[in-house]
Amino acid sequence: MPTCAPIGTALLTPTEMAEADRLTIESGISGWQLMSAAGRAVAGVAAEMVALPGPVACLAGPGNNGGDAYVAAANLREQGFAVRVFALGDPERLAGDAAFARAAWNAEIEPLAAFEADQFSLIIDGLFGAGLSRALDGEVANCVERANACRTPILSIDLPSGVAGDSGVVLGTAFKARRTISFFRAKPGHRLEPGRSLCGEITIRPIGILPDVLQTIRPRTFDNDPNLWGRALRWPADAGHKYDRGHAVILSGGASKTGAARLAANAALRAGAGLVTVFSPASAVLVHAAHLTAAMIKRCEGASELDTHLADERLNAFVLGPGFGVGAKARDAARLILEKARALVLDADGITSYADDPRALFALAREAGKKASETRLVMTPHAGEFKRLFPDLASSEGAKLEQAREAAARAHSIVVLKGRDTVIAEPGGRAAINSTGTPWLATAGTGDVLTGMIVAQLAQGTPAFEAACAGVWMHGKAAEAFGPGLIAEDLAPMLPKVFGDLARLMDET
Ligand SMILES: NC(=O)C1=CN([C@@H]2O[C@H](COP(=O)(O)OP(=O)(O)OC[C@H]3O[C@@H](n4cnc5c(N)ncnc54)[C@H](O)[C@@H]3O)[C@@H](O)[C@H]2O)[C@H](O)CC1
Ligand SMILES: [K+]
Repeated sequence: MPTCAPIGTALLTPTEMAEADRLTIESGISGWQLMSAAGRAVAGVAAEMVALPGPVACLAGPGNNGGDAYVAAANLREQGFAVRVFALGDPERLAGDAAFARAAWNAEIEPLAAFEADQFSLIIDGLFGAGLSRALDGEVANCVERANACRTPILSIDLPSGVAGDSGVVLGTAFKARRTISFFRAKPGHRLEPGRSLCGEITIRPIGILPDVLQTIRPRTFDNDPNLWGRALRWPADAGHKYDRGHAVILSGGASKTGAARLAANAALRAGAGLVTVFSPASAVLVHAAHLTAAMIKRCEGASELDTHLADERLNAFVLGPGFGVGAKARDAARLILEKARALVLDADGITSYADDPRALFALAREAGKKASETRLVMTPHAGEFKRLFPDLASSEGAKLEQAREAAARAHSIVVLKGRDTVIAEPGGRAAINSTGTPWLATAGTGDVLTGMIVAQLAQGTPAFEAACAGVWMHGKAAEAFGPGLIAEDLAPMLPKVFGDLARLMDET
């Protein structure tokens, strides 16, 4: 097995994090050292959140998350804060490092029932972290709800208690933290909703865990950032030709539904495709001609004309779906494109067209992948479209990361499961979670723009997973760059700034 470090910023599940802990301890750094560093880091963030003398409440659970809270409590006391500790369960029953931590606190420990949230300037949540194993209920759920109801800021250790580290799902109920501090690497639950929103501002601190452990753990989930795909992205060569940058094709719907194709076409040009052609039914050619300038237009009435056009092998990446219409015409087009092993971004109507027979699409993607020796299909469903192709997976409540991963394997394709926390998954199991973007992206046509940004990377020869990740990232960055008041047309004009920022980022790394 190769032991090279993973490329990208890894996100570790609680199980992988426990393994990171174990491997570090095995290499000679004690668990107590790790917990001491973690607790001190918690106290450091707490001191940024509240002025002396507090008061600060430390809620300590029955495991090592509670251990971190005891260390933080002792450290804050040393700094002069008034600290009270409230424990869940019998503190005498703590074991291992957490028992050491309790001993270091060496002062009164009150029962959780005595905790009154509104009497404090800060609440430190050390009830459960990576070890959360069931839904919060009874006394604990009650405590969480009382804390959330008052205005006292909450600092969660590792995760807001109640948030599952591997999925971001809430088990029972969960703290709504102002800030969350975690250690070494973030977890999927910090990035996936609703966990992401419940964390507030997230701080990740090193506590002595050795990055080398990642070579053994071989994580499969990553932050969607340029560390993951930046080196795979193609930039125009100094003496390059436009054909070196690929020729993307956007298949347009009929005369009354042409806007979606143009949004995709303009985005594809800005995102770096050398040439972009809109394939249009005869009825819509003039509508496109009235609006498009750099993008070209070609009449394409149906399957036989598409087949003829596909003889030009320079047409290497396609978008099918936005405004296209649902039905046999879309299926014929997808089949012809994939049979020729061209890259295809399938969205909207293109996805829905396979609702009755998703397996037919998956088989086409498998064959195209075999023929090209790389994944050829990128699907960009939102939750509703995802459910049409993967009804069984969609019924597993909230487990978005695993849903996307299984769907990608089943469909032999890259699955971009959209949302605030878009997940991009590949058939081999690698997945990325995106964090760029703003709520203003929830507006008509932004999905069409995304297909254009992805197809541009495919046209330039970037492998499908990296192409999809880069497209999703820059789409969100473009929204951030524009700010409030965004409509779909505003995204592509932001790309020059996004590429400028990306180039600077790449130079720095
Ligand atoms: N490398 C690191 O990141 C380090 C992390 N540290 C901290 O350790 C915790 C994980 O500790 P662990 O003991 O494995 O789990 P927890 O403390 O989160 O909880 C386990 C404890 O809680 C009980 N429990 C679970 N769910 C419930 C529930 N719903 N209701 C009641 N009780 C529940 C379970 O039975 C156990 O008793 C990690 O998050 C970090 O904060 C270390 O400090 C070192 C380095
Ligand atoms: K916690």
